[in-house]
Amino acid sequence: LQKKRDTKGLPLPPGPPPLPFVGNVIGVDPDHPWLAYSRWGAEYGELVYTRLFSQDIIIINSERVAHDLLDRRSHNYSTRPPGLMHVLDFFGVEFSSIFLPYSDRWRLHRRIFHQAFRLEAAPSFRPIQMRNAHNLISNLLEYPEVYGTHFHTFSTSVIMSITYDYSTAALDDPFIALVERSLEISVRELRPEVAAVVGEFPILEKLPSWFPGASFVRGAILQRSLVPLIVQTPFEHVKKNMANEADDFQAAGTAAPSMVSDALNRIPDKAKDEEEGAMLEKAIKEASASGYAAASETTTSTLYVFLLAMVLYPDVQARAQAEVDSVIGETLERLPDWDDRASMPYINAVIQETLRWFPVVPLGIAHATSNDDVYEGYYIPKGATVMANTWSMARNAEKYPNPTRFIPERHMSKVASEANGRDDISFAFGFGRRVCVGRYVADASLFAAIVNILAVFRVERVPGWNIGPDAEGVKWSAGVTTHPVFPCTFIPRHAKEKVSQLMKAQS
Ligand code: HEM
Repeated sequence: LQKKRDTKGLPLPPGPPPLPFVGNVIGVDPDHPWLAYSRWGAEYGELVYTRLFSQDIIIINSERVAHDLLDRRSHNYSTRPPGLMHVLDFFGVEFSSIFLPYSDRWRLHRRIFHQAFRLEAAPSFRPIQMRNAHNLISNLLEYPEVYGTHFHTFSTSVIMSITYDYSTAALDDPFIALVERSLEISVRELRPEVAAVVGEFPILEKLPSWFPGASFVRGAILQRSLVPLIVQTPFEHVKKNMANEADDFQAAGTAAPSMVSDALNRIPDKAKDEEEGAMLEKAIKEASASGYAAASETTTSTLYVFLLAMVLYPDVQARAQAEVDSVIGETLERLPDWDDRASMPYINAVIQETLRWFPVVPLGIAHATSNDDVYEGYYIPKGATVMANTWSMARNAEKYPNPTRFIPERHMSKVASEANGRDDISFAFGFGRRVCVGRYVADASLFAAIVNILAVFRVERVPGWNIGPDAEGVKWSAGVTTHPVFPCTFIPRHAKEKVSQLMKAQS
């Protein structure tokens, strides 16, 4: 079953010897494949070829090669694996901007995002981000043991407000619960590895949902029932608001601008009643629904990594808190605000190091080649899945000595007071034409959450939880995004009433 093809007499990039039929599936932990890919990187080099069943997979293990191929040759490396499209269809999310093939449809989605999330537009969302960071603090003060749920609520509420001007409840919002359920399925199943397996064994899709091991089918059935709700409900909410009508979520006349209302307002009047208008409206609806998938899990997971670092590195936490206190007063004269960021170089370094230490999208989102290519003497086939192994880029010991250690100081000489353009850890947000469109918004959300957590809490390890500074032995969730799962204690540094009063005063 080995594929026969014309490699023009050139070798494929080096990699582990494929086993007939199963490719290299053996030896790869399916929940954390980046670990095996990184080991292969150490053995075979910056560019590794492997095969999963009949799918060609190219793994890029260095920033140098990622820039050469994904940035400089982006015309050939900007589509997504075709096999993944099939899985998306099965799950009813073929419209997702994140996975669309490189096409006019994708360009239109990207334009809609770019208008709202570009560097110059990002500051307009700051009040939303700060308000939600305050809700996060209130929730942590009240129920610290379920901190992960509060991280989710924070990330999802921010993106829902920005996208739809949709105000969720500060705690236990039923719509957020629906979104989380849907994202959980997407994160677990929408991976190139899953696509390769389903491509090889289409029968998997035909299994009855009661069949033992048919969780893939059950996930798809549930996802197909959730998606229409998640796509339609908030979009209709915006349209009602624009028509100045009340709905279940907002009174008439209280609408604020949002990505969706701005994009709908930009549809030219002459196109509104025509086919073009309908096409634009559909693209806006689909892009906006893709936004929370892209924004929620990633931001949440990064906050988990930040928390892990603070628990394992009390000295870093103390230095970060000393910096925050030096700006807002040791006795909490006020809560932090945006203007403080320029005076907080260490906090900025902590954010950079959080994104580096454990990249939460360790293999990026898979790119794919549109045509055959040749790179440094190696043949790269058309249709190959191309994964940027950001995990191994983050562990480049030449660029980051002692890479497994959380050392914010390593960014101090380069850190700008605000993220701008390409920087030290840009690999965490991907490459080329598919690079993350939400990175400036993400950066601001991380600042708002992190600076407020540091101002209000000291976080400590739970007694008996014996994990060392490399975080070796910590459990990580599985999927396209990953985060550590661990217990932790939140100790308020100031009286609850005082924090609440300050929040009210600053709202
Ligand atoms: C810490 C938070 C975040 C991280 C680490 C992150 C990371 C990434 C990565 C690695 C990619 C894949 C890039 C590639 O294909 O090379 C991506 C794509 C994307 N991100 Fe983010 N992201 C974050 C937050 C956000 C936010 C807040 C949004 C807001 C909407 C967003 C929207 C998107 C979209 C729409 C794409 C798909 C782009 C495309 O395929 O053209 N992300 N992100």
